[in-house]
Amino acid sequence: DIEQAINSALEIVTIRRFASIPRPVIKDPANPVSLRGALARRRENPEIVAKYGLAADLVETATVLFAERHGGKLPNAEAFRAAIAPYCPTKIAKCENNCRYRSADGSCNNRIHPEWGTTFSPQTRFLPPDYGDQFDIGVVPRSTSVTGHKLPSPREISNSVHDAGMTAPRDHIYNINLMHFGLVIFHDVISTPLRQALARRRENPDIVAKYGLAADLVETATVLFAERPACFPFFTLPGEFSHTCRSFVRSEIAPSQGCLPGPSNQMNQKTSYLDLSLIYGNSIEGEQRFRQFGSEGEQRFRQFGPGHPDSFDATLNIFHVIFLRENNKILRDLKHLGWSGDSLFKETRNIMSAIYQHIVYTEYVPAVIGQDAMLRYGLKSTRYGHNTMYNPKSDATTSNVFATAAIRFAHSTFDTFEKDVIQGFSPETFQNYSNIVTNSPSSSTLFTRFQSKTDRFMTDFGRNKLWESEPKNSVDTMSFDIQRGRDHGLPSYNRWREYCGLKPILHFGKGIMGFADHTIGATKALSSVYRHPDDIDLISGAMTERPVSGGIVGPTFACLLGEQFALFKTGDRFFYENDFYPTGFTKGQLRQIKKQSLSSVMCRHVNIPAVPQNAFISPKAGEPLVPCMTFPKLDLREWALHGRD
Ligand code: HEM
Ligand SMILES: [Ca+2]
Repeated sequence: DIEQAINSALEIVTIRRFASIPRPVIKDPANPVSLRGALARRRENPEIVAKYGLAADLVETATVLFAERHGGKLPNAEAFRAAIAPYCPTKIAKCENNCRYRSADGSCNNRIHPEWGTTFSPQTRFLPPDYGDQFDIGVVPRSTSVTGHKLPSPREISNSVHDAGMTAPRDHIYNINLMHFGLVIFHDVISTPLRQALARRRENPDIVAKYGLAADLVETATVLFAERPACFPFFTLPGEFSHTCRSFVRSEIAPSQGCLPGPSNQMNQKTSYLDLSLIYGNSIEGEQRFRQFGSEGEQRFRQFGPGHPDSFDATLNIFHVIFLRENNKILRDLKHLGWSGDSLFKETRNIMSAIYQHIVYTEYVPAVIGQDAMLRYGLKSTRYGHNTMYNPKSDATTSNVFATAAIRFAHSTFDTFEKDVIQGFSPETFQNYSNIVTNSPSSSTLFTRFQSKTDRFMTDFGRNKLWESEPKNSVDTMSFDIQRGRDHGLPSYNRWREYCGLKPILHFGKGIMGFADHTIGATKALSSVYRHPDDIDLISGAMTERPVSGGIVGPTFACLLGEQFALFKTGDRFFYENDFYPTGFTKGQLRQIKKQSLSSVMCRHVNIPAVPQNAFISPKAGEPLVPCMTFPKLDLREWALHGRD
């Protein structure tokens, strides 16, 4: 029976994968989806994404076929695993026993589960998914209200709850560095590819012939678009955008280790660990490309841009430029100390990742979730010395709810300033970043300019003008965030409140069992668009909460961010504070790393005489300016004494 289900699924999936989202639709410059396509483009290994996606689709389809024939029962896991084995990609070869350094793709970080946190993993779940299909497998996204009606259109929610008008409130403390550093973390730990056709008709005439697909397949794309499981369009009011029907492509899914049957989980094409894989690559090939070209990184970008097959995976970002410069500096210094070859590169990455993790846990996360949550989730780094919190049972794989909702709180913090720097992924844009970083007048803006306040509001730019290719042809980030949550089957806001130990909201009032964490304005906005409190999408419910004390997000996101950052720490055998031999740092080395801060790093590479003590706080908010000369240099002498090669 299982074999029968798998065979039928194989046939369905091959046709569907071939036919879904023909490339012309993705490439069409007039279609905003093409631009989202640029964001979620398949990065270092598009063939592997396709292979894993196909396998996951096969698992999903076979699971559903079996469940339909067996009154909703799922197939036996072991029997299913055996039957699907010929189609299930295996990932991990063998782990070296005494490897001192991280692997390029995150494998072997956890010794018992070497696949945890690796590139192409399925995103993990803190709560089981709530999809729209009968068996909660994922064939249909979450789309129905508990009242039986359809859920409101994401654009309707965006309009009622998240519209800031022309100017969104500004933060009074945090500058735009905070938003930009968040982007680094985001691109380090998550990238969800979109579903895509396996091959073009022209390139694959055999498949066309075999399955008798219509020759005008590509031309009929628009008709097929709405019918396929890859598509999940939503509607906007007439006049708002050029089309009332907004195309939306669902995320790619990934199989579990062994392709076990069960609900679908979306793919992550990054390593989950905080290992700066956005710079160094997420695969052996990606890392090799970096090593080949990395030292000339900046010039390389200018020449080719990050999209070029010759350039490594990149995020255009102010900090990308700064980190490349810091990488090259450490590389030079270690070389002087006698390091060479493989260990020169690997130790440089090791030090870079350590400084970066130190900034994440002592500067970024506390600013976002506040000191209480830092304590509650065990996130505080110690001032001096080691602090081993590693737990081999912690799975650091980036979770679905973190990527699809919690860390996207930051979508409320960007502003029109970004217009100049994110319009595309081109060498010119990179040049722009490079100039901003280097030239004093604009680099001081990084520190002084307040970011948009973290609240329920998104700027006009983010909600109405993003990637505008022609008038009214643009993306509403908020609508996409809401729709993406439904695509991924994220349970509704109330379920996450329960998960976090907060009381679910039972009615649209303020009083007991009502909206305790929301302002009256937010409560009104939510009740004007949702039929029932149980329908509220997580991102909308959480972004409307009042911030926790000392943080910028509300209690639900503080909890979900806190849990994920705890896993990034306790689930990383190479976490910078771990006292492990031979992978950890010595006490002396750690002392040097812990003297560093984002401001000290920025001082080394930004042409500016003084910076705020805390790089995320604007001097206009009273943060003292400190002359760059007084920040501790990165002293690598400890690496000479204890150099291991
Ligand atoms: C420069 C300003 C930014 C713009 C214009 C922007 C816009 C977008 C858009 C349009 C999407 C796709 C939505 C979807 O289809 O699901 C997206 C995804 C995402 N954004 Fe942003 N964003 C910005 C900054 C940030 C920041 C600062 C963070 C985090 C601190 C962040 C985190 C994310 C995450 C995690 C995703 C999902 C990525 C994936 O799973 O592949 N974004 N963003
Ligand atoms: Ca990573």
